[in-house]
Amino acid sequence: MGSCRVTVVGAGYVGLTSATCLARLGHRVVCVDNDTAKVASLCEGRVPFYEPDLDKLLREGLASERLRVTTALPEAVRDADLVLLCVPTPMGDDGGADLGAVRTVLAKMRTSLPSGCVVVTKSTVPVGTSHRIRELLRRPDVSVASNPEFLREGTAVRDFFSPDRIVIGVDDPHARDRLSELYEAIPAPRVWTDPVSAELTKYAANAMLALRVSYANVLAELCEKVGADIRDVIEAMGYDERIGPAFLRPGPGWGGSCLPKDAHELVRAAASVGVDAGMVREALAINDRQARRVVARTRRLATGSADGSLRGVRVGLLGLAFKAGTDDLRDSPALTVARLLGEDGADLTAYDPGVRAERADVVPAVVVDDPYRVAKGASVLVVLTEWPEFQHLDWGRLADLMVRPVVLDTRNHLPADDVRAAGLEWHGLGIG
Ligand SMILES: NC(=O)C1=CN([C@@H]2O[C@H](COP(=O)(O)OP(=O)(O)OC[C@H]3O[C@@H](n4cnc5c(N)ncnc54)[C@H](O)[C@@H]3O)[C@@H](O)[C@H]2O)C=CC1
Ligand SMILES: O=C(O)[C@H]1O[C@H](OP(=O)(O)OP(=O)(O)OC[C@H]2O[C@@H](n3ccc(=O)[nH]c3=O)[C@H](O)[C@@H]2O)[C@H](O)[C@@H](O)[C@@H]1O
Repeated sequence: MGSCRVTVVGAGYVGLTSATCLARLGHRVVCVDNDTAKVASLCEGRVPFYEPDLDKLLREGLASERLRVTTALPEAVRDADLVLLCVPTPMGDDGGADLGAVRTVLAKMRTSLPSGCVVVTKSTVPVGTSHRIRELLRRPDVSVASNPEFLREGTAVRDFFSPDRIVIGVDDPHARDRLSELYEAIPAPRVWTDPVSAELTKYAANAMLALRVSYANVLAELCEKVGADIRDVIEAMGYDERIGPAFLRPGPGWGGSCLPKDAHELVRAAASVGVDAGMVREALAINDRQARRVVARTRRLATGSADGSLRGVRVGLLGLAFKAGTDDLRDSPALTVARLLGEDGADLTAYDPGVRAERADVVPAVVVDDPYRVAKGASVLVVLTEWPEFQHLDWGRLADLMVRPVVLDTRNHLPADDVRAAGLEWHGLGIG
């Protein structure tokens, strides 16, 4: 059983997952957030966002008293052996990461940190931030470490307990001992390194994933032009152990709260030291183009012409989240596609199993709670998120409700033969 006293700052996907999982491992954890409504909900055992298994772990942690949730910073750090920073680092105006929340937290807790405590960044922070944190803290009796997080939304708890690796950047033995103890129970390869290398690893990994998906999207475009089938091309490539099958599925673009912002930050950071990360810039450009490509295909399918007008044409959207298994809409390519279709005058209705209510603040479409309502009067249905339930829809019923029974499946996710057999015209991406 773990025996560290841990304070986690930020109760989002990374912070709440870390806090609840570390409590499960036996550590005594205080989780702090400055969002009072969120903390109130968490204290009652309710997670205000969707992430599998988190509710259960939260309730278990609270009941065992190994987990406490509070808004009280700096009190929450007074007895901590380790403080894990899990606050947001969104994209700032210059494309780089905005460290405002990190700075605020450091300023609040600086004088309250106990001597010997280790401040650990789990948030994704620009290369060199550990040095900067040390300067801001001005506490030589406190250690600073980098421990980037690699979990994915939708599988956060599983990823926490069974990560591919744990990367820890430290430059003093005390911090190393504390972090060894923290993760003792997790069976995964450890990469012990310096903080700068740990920070860079996070950006390097996310940008690599982005590069792969952009490559798949370019290949899909090429397949359409030459009459090839991307599904076969990817399968055949994936058997090569040097390549592997992961992150090669074409789609409406890669999104979410991290891949885009981290790719931008890598480009910015490289440029600031005279290195041209041109291939990452190109992956970003391909990603922008991808949403526009989906819109162009939609226009052709809905109107029968590449420059037909979408004004007043009803388009049904299946999926809004940036990927299946989450209700997270941050930087979702589905929303980019929706916005572009809306600008062209399309009349948009959308359904997403994770987004049941109207979100007029971010979703430029009427959100309904039934996929069949999306089909009603539509000239084309566009599948934008690969929710498993979409594979089991009643295609005949959908076809009957539509003006033109056409589906654009941007994830190549539906059982194409069944859909066609039910009388719908099915179009995928990268299938020439
Ligand atoms: N979402 C993900 O899958 C992953 C995110 N990351 C990184 O982890 C960091 C956090 O990301 P998420 O957990 O997604 O963010 P999030 O937005 O879900 O959660 C952040 C939490 O921090 C709280 N917060 C903001 N300012 C605060 C302050 N001054 N004091 C106390 N609490 C404060 C917010 O209220 C929010 O609850 C980011 O740097 C992100 O790049 C890393 C790996 C995976
Ligand atoms: O730093 C982070 O926040 C996290 O970012 C990603 O995790 P996540 O944002 O949850 O989403 P992914 O599963 O990576 O998917 C990202 C985007 O790529 C798209 N994608 C993914 C794979 C693929 O083959 N094709 C494809 O279009 C997804 O639909 C989604 O829009 C990384 O996978 C995590 O390792 C990392 O910790």
